[in-house]
Amino acid sequence: MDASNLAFPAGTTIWPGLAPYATIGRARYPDPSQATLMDLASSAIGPIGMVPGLIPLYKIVHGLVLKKHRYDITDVATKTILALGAVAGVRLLWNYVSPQVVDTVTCSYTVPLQSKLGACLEAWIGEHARGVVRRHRKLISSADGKQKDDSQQKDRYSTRLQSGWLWFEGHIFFFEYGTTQVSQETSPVAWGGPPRNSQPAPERSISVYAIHWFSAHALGRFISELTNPKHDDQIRYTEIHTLISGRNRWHTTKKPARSLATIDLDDRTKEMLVKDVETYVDPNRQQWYANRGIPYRRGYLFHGPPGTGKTSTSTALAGKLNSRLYIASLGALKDDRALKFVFGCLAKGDVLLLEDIDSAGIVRENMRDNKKKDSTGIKLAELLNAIDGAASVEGIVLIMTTNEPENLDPALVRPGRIDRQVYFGEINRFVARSIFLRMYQDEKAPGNDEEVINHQLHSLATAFAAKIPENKVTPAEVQTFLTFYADAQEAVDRVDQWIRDTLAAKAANRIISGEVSKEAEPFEVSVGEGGTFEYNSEVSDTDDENGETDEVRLRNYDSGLPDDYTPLGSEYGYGSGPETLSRTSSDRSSDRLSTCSSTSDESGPPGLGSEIDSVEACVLQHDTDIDQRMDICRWCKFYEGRIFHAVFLGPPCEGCGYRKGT
Ligand SMILES: Nc1ncnc2c1ncn2[C@@H]1O[C@H](COP(=O)(O)OP(=O)(O)OP(=O)(O)O)[C@@H](O)[C@H]1O
Repeated sequence: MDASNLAFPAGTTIWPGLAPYATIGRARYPDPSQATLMDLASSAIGPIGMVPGLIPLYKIVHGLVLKKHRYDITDVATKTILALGAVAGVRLLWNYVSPQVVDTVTCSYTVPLQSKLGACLEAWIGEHARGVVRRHRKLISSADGKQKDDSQQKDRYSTRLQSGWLWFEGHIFFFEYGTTQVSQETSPVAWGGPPRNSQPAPERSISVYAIHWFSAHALGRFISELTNPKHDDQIRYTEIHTLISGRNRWHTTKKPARSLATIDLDDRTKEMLVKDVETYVDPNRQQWYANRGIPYRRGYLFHGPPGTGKTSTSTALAGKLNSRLYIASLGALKDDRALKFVFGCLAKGDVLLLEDIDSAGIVRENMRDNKKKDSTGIKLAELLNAIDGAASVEGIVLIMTTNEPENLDPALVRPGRIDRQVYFGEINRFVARSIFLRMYQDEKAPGNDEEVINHQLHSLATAFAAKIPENKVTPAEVQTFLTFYADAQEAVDRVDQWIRDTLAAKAANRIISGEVSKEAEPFEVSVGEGGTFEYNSEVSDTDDENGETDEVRLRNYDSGLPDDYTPLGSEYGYGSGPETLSRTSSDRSSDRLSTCSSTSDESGPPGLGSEIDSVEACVLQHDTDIDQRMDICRWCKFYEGRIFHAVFLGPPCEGCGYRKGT
């Protein structure tokens, strides 16, 4: 090529990129330093430049680069486009032939996660497999029932172990979680077809692959090994996704599946619940629903006071079904988009637990007066739409919990949305006995005959249950009480007192555990004559000479205090003389605790002897303090939602070492 063939003025640098064009004709190559952008753009068209020239805006880019850098990008662009085209072609070809190649080279098993084998496989993977945790794009169903990858929509991701490797007898297998579309025959036209909003959800499955020639037998052995009865009691896990408040994100954990045996619920209710949900997830059931034109979904309302097992039962049910559990508190949802996010993450077989549906402000009034819409931003109509609207997912188990069912709008709990309502309430003696056994039956004293221990434990459980009044305390309360005592006998000894305190607290409508309520101020406990504690609804403060202590006088107290209430300290022989309750001013302003003290006689509590010269009763005001002290200190008493902690001045309390001022 001769540069003089070009119509460029002398001195113009001919860039290497222009060289191929120089032989084609000078007329198409204006001087880059003088030409307009349009001139340069049009120069891009030519036999070689034809390919990139077809790309919109290419001419402009070409002209810009030519003008600025005097470099013709046509050659590079053409080669790049040809390379990309080649890659796309190979990929297309691979997509076409890969199923055949994979089929030829590998063998595989695909197991539905809902099956028993699926559970065993998941347990194995949980224990032994290595793999990659990655963001997983959810597959959703389109209106025509076909699965599609909704890559446009954000928030359709979840994170979990997607695929990985596992070794078995020296063979490597590849596993991959996936979803397979369940073929669903539509119901006859006479039924009007499936319901308008019927959308079969993809079914979760897991596939295990092995190299055909080397590992096919090993894979077969692996699968039969999984079904070996010896793995029946293998630990199973429940994948729990909890919605992070105010965000479209899940916090995911995998916990050993909670057994339904650990749920204390009356047997009939438990049986009914398990049978109902098992019937629903039966593989043939979906077709049954479809044939009858009924949307394939099941909803449960668990209602009752806090701490009665609504959440625990949901977790155990998810474990029983080997399902993923999604937990979202409606109060944590910002708006309709968050609601869509939650429902959009679900696949067939998943359990969705919507907690505290009453707390989200979805109550009747809001339906009547939209202006009253709660700040949580979720409207009843939006929730109903998510549950069974056009975009709802079928095949999930929906559980809603509430403490106040009477506040819910009837539309939310109508049959079809809520199919079963289960009341979780305070316990009866039978349940109390079973909680007691559950808490202590694993404890084995070494060297003792197991049968004898069992017998003793059952007697203790019966004795314990006999002291629990029917339908007055919740399972959580009893369970928490029992956690304070490692020794079953001690729990039985102390339960009377605890029951009295708890009932009195309930009667006074005080918070049972946790912070002292505002109305509880000022401090009301006192040591009266004869060492008995008395309670005063009216308190008058009298500063003493130093202005340091307040006297709390005893007045008519009437708050349901049981007659046989045993005061703190009296059981240790304290407070025999006339005593005056006093509270130091500094304690009063302290946010940590309030104290009152009295001088005692010389007889100390067991183990502390006569070194004790006074006892203090303290009200602890922080949850953390309460928890710590309840765990470690045996000189605590629980009354009306407060912990009274006896402090023995002299040697510190053996249990927690507490002394006033520390
Ligand atoms: N029926 C029960 N069987 C077994 N454990 C229970 C039962 N009820 C409560 N518990 C225990 O009490 C604690 C709280 O229970 P859970 O969270 O299930 O109560 P809840 O009814 O969901 O309470 P809330 O309404 O406040 O959400 C858990 O540790 C749980 O193990």
